[in-house]
Amino acid sequence: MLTVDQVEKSYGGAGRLSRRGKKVLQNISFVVEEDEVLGIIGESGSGKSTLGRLLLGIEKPDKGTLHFDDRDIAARAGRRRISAVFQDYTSSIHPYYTVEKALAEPLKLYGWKDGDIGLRIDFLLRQVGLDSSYRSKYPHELSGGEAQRVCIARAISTEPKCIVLDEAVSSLDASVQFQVLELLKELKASYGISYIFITHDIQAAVYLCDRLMFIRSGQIEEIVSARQLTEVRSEYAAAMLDMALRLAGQGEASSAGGEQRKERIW
Ligand SMILES: Nc1ncnc2c1ncn2[C@@H]1O[C@H](COP(=O)(O)OP(=O)(O)OP(=O)(O)O)[C@@H](O)[C@H]1O
Repeated sequence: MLTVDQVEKSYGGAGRLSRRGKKVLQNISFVVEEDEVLGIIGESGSGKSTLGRLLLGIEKPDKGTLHFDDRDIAARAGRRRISAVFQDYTSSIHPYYTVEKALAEPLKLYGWKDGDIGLRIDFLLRQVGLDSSYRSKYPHELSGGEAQRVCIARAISTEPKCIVLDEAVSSLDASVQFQVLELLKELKASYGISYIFITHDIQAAVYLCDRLMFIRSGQIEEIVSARQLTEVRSEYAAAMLDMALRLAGQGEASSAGGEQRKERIW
């Protein structure tokens, strides 16, 4: 279980042009249960990725605490079972690494023996719908969807209990997005992983998430069940949902994939 309690984060610096003391997150408290998917939704600049970095232990909060299974995420032990998939799949994989090397790296770090790594890589590739011929490919030889599948394979390689997905499907075209969302659902069903799904895309969030957390200017506006969106109370969340509905309506005319997703979501 993930517990975030009264977290604050500011960025500041000494330079004349720096954003001195800019408070990016404040009063952030929430809990994510085992096996739950929480969507984090908000406008650009609202603090979503900053919160993602704090959840991954890449940065530390100025105030407050983040715990995973009662261990402080600021300590290495606390973040051992949390992994990440980012938007920019092209730069997430080292350009000179083959898929095999990219997948072997975390396994070695987590103590897998050389003799077992090959089989594990084949298994992981199968889990994300790729065959072992992908082992020898370099990132530039992969489509966006394939590259993101490799990133997901890497994220699950160390058997995390939680994955932070930061705009992980946003750069993919609609049909590939849908396939990756399906894959994430399947993996969650198989492994019981919880996800923190950071996104602008409310449709994708509703499709994948159990609850949605709307953040605005670094503060939580509202947390709502994805099955009870008609019950949102804050104007901000209602406006974002309304906008997503309109966009879905526009997409309906031009995209069969969008239609399929819209029907299933709303
Ligand atoms: N390292 C940093 N130094 C200074 N300011 C930062 C830093 N990282 C983020 N910020 C600022 O914090 C605010 C929140 O940024 P963040 O990237 O968390 O937002 P976001 O909601 O993820 O936005 P987007 O959806 O556009 O990615 C922004 O105003 C951003 O400029």
